[in-house]
Amino acid sequence: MTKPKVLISDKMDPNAKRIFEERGCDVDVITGETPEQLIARIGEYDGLAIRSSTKVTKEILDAATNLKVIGRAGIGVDNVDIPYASGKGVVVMNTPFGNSITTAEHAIAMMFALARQIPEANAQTKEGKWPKNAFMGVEVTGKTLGLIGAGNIGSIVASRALGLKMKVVAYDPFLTPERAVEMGVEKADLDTLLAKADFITLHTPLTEQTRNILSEDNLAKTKKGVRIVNCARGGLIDENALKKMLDSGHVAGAALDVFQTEPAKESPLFECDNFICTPHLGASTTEAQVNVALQVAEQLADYLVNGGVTNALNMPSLSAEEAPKLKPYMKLAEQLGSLVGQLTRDSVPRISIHTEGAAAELNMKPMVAAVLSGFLRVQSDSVNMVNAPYLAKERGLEVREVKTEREGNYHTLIRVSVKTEAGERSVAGTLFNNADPRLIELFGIKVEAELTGHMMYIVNEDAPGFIGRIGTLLGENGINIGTFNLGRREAGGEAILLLSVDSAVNDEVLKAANELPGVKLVKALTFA
Ligand SMILES: NC(=O)c1ccc[n+]([C@@H]2O[C@H](COP(=O)([O-])OP(=O)(O)OC[C@H]3O[C@@H](n4cnc5c(N)ncnc54)[C@H](O)[C@@H]3O)[C@@H](O)[C@H]2O)c1
Ligand SMILES: O=C(O)CC[C@@H](O)C(=O)O
Repeated sequence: MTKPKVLISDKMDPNAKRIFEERGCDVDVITGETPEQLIARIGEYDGLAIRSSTKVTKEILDAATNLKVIGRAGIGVDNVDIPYASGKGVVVMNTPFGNSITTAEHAIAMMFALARQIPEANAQTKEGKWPKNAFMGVEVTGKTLGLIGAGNIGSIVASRALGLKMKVVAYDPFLTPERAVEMGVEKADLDTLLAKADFITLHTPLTEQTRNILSEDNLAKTKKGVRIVNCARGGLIDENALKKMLDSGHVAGAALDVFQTEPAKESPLFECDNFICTPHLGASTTEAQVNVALQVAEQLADYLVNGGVTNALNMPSLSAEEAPKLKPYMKLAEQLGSLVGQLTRDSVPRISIHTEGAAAELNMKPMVAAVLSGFLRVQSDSVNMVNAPYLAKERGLEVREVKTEREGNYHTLIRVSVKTEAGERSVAGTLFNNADPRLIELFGIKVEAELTGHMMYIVNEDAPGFIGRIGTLLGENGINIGTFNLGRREAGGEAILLLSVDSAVNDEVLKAANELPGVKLVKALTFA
């Protein structure tokens, strides 16, 4: 087996390269390239490991013809065009916890730097001014910290602030009252937070809802003398409005690690004395960089070598332990999806995936993605498990999931049903020996078949002599039959024949089969 090839395109702790190599990948570390250079090179790689400098744009993804996975050593993935990557079937992963403590500590450091004007005092002292009377700070003890965003980093900041004897008021629409109690913070709406906080710290991603969350209007609602810290994302604060508020003295100080445009080589904020900044250093500690480098390399290698999916933003997670157990189920799911896709001519507004028995105890998301991938691959070769759920959504296909933990006739079963103009049609399959996928029902008819390679699906009237006639036709055309699988509704009624053949069946043979007496429908099928 050829080794997966990975490119590390941003400065990353050397442990990442070591882990990739130990886990069986070939690695190149090539940093600081222009987009054009990366476009010229990216086609060779199966995996791409980045921090924030590499911008994974549409153009890069279009050139990345072998790329299967992108790993961000860090949290924010705003430098990756995730919808486009998903459309291309590329998994995008991040490392959500590796730099959280470090970033929370940076926010606390920025808060202290603001409270005691440390950078300016440092600069003037070094200039030989000994400016002892020029600075007067504030204590943080007893003050209120307004926390906007109470996720991983926000909750660490809250715990540190509580340790500093601050009160913490948190605004986060997804924060439950129970979690707020557990964190020891007061849950509030944004206006209440703005009115109460002596310090405000931001810890949300940049989304349409959070962009300019500290807008001119919201900054005007803050307490006079508030100090503001942003170690999350540029774009959360209106920088022009912040400059006005710093100039007027309404905002006593602001500390930004992140800017609307980065690298921020110039900014009107740089003119303000009560403004301090760092060049996106929130995650820059030795500990955090080792953590994220190890994590990203482990996750990417696990995906490329074993199919394990951890911390993916566009695909359900699948642990390295789950992956082997789910593998035969995903194969079965994909085959059933493909069978329905190949046999359904009408447009399908809804597809339902039903797991029963042992299958219902497993993580369903990967099986659903596999069904959709098989179903939609009939429409395009480039469909895979990553992009199938997105394509389904884009095409308005409603996807239903049902689980029945009780066993039926089989200890484990997956059923795929589609709603068509002719009504609901379904196929079902099981695993033999927990490993071998088998079709067991096709559109209401019991049939046992392995879905493999080239196959023929024939619907005919159940009458003597038919099997001989089809065998003769295929034999005369040099087509060798592998397996014969028969099913029928009732004796003398509608029957189906699923046969595997050693070579593709051409249109002429299909036409001749269609013309055999009693035949209602003939279709060639192909399975991976
Ligand atoms: N400066 C740096 O170097 C650095 C390092 C790491 C992370 N970050 C950034 O810090 C931010 C937070 O990271 P995290 O790991 O805590 O993320 P997280 O996903 O754990 O937490 C984000 C929180 O924001 C909340 N949120 C979402 N929309 C909101 C809204 N409209 N209003 C208020 N809250 C909202 C979410 O509910 C969640 O609790 C991210 O933007 C990340 O990219 C920056
Ligand atoms: O890689 C970095 O230095 C920044 C990381 C940070 O912005 C993140 O979102 O994890």
